[in-house]
Amino acid sequence: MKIIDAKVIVTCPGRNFVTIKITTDQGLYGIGDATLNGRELAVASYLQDHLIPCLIGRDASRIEDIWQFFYRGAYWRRGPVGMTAIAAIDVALWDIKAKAANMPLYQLLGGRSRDGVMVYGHANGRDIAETVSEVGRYIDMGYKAIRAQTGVPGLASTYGVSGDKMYYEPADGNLPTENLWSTSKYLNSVPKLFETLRETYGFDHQLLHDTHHRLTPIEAAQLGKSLEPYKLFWLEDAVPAELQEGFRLFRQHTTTPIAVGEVFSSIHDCQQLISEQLIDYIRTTIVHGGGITHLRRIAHLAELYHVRTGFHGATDLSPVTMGAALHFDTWVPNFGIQEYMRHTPETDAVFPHDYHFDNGYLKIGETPGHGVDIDEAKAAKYPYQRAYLPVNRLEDGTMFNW
Ligand SMILES: O=C(O)C(=O)C[C@H](O)[C@H](O)CO
Ligand SMILES: [Mg+2]
Repeated sequence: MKIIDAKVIVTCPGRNFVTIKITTDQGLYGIGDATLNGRELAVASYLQDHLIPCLIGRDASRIEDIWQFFYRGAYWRRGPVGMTAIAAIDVALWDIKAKAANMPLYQLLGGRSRDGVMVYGHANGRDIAETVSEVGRYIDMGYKAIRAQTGVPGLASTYGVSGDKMYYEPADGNLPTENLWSTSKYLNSVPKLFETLRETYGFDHQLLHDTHHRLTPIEAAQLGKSLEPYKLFWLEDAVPAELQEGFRLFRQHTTTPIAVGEVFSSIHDCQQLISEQLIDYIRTTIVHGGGITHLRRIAHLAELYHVRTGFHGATDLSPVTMGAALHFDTWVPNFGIQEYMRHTPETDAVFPHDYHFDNGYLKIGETPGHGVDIDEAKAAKYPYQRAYLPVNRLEDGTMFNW
């Protein structure tokens, strides 16, 4: 089964998405997501100018060999641009293999391990009262797990709080928006949020929180400790994880479960975090982590150390990634949870898919492949628009982590 065509489709139905479509001489095609928020055209060029010329004429069924060819063959390994491009090709090839077998993708991975995939939604508000009422709205929609983010008194804006409550999109400017950050103001406000949430709704729902890489290990330890009475499902990205051993200090001081990894691109970014049991959930997802072929290795390593999956699923991960991730989640033995930020109706129309939300779970259909397609005519109506993620400065003007 020869690859005869591969093209990159860039579309912006409200936000940018990069998609690869690979076609074979047997008339089958597969779709893969290549979206890297705020850096979309770098991946599009890497695919178009460097990978696709080597792809044409190859046997589409040799997924592992093609993965190794692009990973080892580049000489320059890892990194988000390269690994996102490899992931897009990998997912498109798994889509083709499953279609050729006339099976939904989860069957090729090893079959069903669960009926539905528990997801968490995003509740946020400008202050604690608004966030508490938003969490109530998610409970009413049937969610079993909810991430709660709230505005910080004294800061004009912060990560995770948006005007549009249903479709949060942080890449909001054609040049980066500048935000201000104060760790002490943040640390003073977060425990109050979770105290109020537990007082209001009790302990029947899972609650999560994302610190978005803003604390040092000892600050994260303080936060984790102060949140222990509220029994979070996880505290996410409390510390930037370039220094994996930095998590030892954080880990030793708190029993709040720890999640990290949405910005990782390979197993080497989390090997120590996993093998030293410094985390509980690994967030690396298919599109930024080298595709299904590579993420399987991460999941298997994690299983040995009681670490479960909790894939990134913000809106910048297209429905193609969501479809592929849901097949993976339906199979993977050490599944934890899946993030689910809803796409807009415009995005859903460009990417028709067969997964659906059902009372706190996402459920996949039985369509052969990963069950997500692209409507090229609709995609063509939405040309690329440059958009950046915000940046963050401390109150004295120092550049900080966003
Ligand atoms: O969904 C999350 O947990 C995020 O942290 C969202 C990220 O800011 C977003 O995906 C960046 O593109
Ligand atoms: Mg996050």
